[in-house]
Amino acid sequence: MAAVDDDAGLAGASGDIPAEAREQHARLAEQVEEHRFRYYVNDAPVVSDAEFDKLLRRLEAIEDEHPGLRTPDSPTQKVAGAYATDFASVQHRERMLSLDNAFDAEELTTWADRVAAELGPPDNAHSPYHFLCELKVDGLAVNLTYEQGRLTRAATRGDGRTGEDITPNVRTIADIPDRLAGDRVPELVEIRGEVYFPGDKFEELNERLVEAGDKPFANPRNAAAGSLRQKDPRITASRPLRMVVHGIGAREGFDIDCQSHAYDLLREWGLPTARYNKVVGTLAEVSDVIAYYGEHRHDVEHEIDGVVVKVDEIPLQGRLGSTSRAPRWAIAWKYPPEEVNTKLVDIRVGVGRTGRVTPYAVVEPVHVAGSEVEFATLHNQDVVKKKGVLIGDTVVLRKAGDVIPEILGPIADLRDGSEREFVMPAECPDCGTALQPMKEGDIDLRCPNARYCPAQLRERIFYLAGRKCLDIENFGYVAATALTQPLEPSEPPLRDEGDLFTLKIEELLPIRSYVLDQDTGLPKRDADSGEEKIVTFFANQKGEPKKNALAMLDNIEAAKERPLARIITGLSIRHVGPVAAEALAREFRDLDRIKDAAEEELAAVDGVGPTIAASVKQWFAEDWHLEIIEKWRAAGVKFTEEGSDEGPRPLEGLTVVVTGTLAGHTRDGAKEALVSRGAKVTGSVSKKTSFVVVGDNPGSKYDKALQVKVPVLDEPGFAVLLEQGADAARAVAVNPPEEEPAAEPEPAADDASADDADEASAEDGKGTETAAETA
Ligand SMILES: NC(=O)c1ccc[n+]([C@@H]2O[C@H](COP(=O)([O-])OP(=O)(O)OC[C@H]3O[C@@H](n4cnc5c(N)ncnc54)[C@H](O)[C@@H]3O)[C@@H](O)[C@H]2O)c1
Ligand SMILES: [Zn+2]
Repeated sequence: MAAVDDDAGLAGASGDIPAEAREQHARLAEQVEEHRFRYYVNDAPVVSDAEFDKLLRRLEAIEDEHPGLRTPDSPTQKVAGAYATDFASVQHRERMLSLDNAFDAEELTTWADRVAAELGPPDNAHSPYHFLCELKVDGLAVNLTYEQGRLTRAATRGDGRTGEDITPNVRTIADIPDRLAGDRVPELVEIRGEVYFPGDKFEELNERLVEAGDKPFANPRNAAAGSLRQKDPRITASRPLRMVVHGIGAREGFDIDCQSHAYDLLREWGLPTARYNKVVGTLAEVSDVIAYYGEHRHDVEHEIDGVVVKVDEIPLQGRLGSTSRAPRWAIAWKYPPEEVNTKLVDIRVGVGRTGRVTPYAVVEPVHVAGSEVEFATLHNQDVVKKKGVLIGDTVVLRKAGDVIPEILGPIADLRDGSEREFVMPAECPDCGTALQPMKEGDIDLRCPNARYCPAQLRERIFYLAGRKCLDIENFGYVAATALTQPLEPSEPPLRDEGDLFTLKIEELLPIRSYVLDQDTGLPKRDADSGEEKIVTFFANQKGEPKKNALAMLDNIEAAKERPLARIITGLSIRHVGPVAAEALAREFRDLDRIKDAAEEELAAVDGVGPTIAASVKQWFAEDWHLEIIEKWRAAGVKFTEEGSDEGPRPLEGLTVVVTGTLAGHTRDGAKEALVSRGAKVTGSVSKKTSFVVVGDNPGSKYDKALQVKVPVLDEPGFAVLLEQGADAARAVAVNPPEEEPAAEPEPAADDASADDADEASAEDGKGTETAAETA
């Protein structure tokens, strides 16, 4: 954050700086300039922002040690750079500055202390002040000049004094008015704001570019800059650019006391102001806002990379002043980066439990958003093509929140010709069967050998034993592998799921098997010898049963009593996830009745529908599936919902949404508790929702609940609902704290139905859900 004041002396005794430091400084400065050129002029950076920031900070560190190197033309002292480009240059009436950054609480406090040293504490009696918190929109800065209410000029930031004239391009942006509205328009005003590319339109743009043989953009920020800085404004017009204002430059003919009040005025004039700004009185409240949007970073319509904190009072902004590159009255809190650059080492395919074959990316391991990532999803071969990535590319990898890591795009400028295209294999990598689409026209390819393909069986068994289905303890991925594809004996104990409930300990003891990596399905290797690991998983060295093996068998025995919905889920019927299984179990209460039901009858069930109904019918049409059921029945598995016909249904007629983490329930457990009492559990909040149950770290559904005024229950309130019913719960429902930042996020995807609607994406993809778990 060290920056030289405009008015500070810059002479600097340079004589005693060691040549080594001088050279290192020069080298770094050159790199920084080159990256800036690629970023600001070509709109195609080759390093991630985090890497760039690191270089800049290294430069600052050298300058801290040798202040003589901190000359006015050092990259640390400038607002980006002035480059000759295809655009005419324009002078800004008032300088456009960059922002100093805070990467942790200490740096934020340092900034606030410096403000307080000048102005006193925020609540001082003489001239109290406030902090205006704004989202830091990740786009590019523009300066709009309005004279007598008409847009006369639009420019990029450039070096802060001189920018590029992009007036015709900016005129194509629908958010930006050509004329200010109302009859109180000023003689002159420079409006500063951020032009951004909406995240949800980014993929589509890159697809179009790749199809046309053009280079895709590495991320939405570069897409915004590249789309705006087009010589032909018609191209800009074809891009869905948006803008949000975040400041004022020169002005004549009106006065304002606070920046937050200025926005009210700008809104009246028809300018797109932010919906998320918040004025607070203390640094602690600033931290709350930062924490809130750290959690809700993806609930807003644009990418954000931080929160900008500003002293709200304009006269005090003036008193604090600016350095050569940034105002002292503002600071940008930066969230940890979610994008990194890494090498795409390979693209492999995995076979999921429903036979879907999905390509996934193997990347050079990188640390991002709190974890190490080695794999990223690529969905299907079309996605690989549309993203335009080649094996060997340096790629931008993104991991946002809990979302599965994905590849945004290649850095085409770094190609050296050694990269190669991915070719989708024609045969199943695990059983050699020719791959085919499920039905004509499907993009996804499947291995049709559902019964015997070892990969499919292994994945199905693993899923069946897992948390969403039979929930069998001591039965994880290694056990699933050992039981379905042992090295010895040659015949596996499980040829399909039919034998699960009749497994005997004698069958388990001789098993030797590989330990497979869950992400890749490939054998793990011993770290020292490099050899493939082989284990006898169920027997000790004397050939006696291990405790785990016996416990596993006991747990399998206990699983015969699982609720019907869990058993249905475990059958791996396409499109039937836990929610659809729950609906079927609730309606029919007996597996045989589901088997015998007509397709229309199935489709009529709330939460089922025609796709699922057809899929259920198809599943029961396979003889070997019926054999599984008969074997399970013979082993004593219960296929009926016990006593539920007569059971009281005190919550009948209620619709409940559960969001966030509850201490006393798993998400599935909470749903079961509600459903067994007759309530309907859905994934999205509307006016018709009876209650929203909110645990820790709730998502946007919480905000939605507040917005549409649905009663919100915390965990104790949830207990009241379960134990005493709806009226008692309504009495204890909590109302929103008024001071919650006024977010109005878009409604999130309906996660309850996502389970079922797209079984392929989450439950089936190799290297997708597993990458998310390990990452
Ligand atoms: N990857 C690369 O090669 C490369 C090269 C150069 C710069 N960069 C990246 O660009 C950024 C540095 O650029 P910078 O100098 O523009 O600084 P900055 O992005 O850190 O902060 C200043 C900018 O924030 C923007 N902004 C967004 N929301 C705002 C708000 N509510 N109020 C005020 N301003 C707001 C403004 O446009 C302002 O110019 C860094 O993230 C850096 O990593 C990357
Ligand atoms: Zn196969």
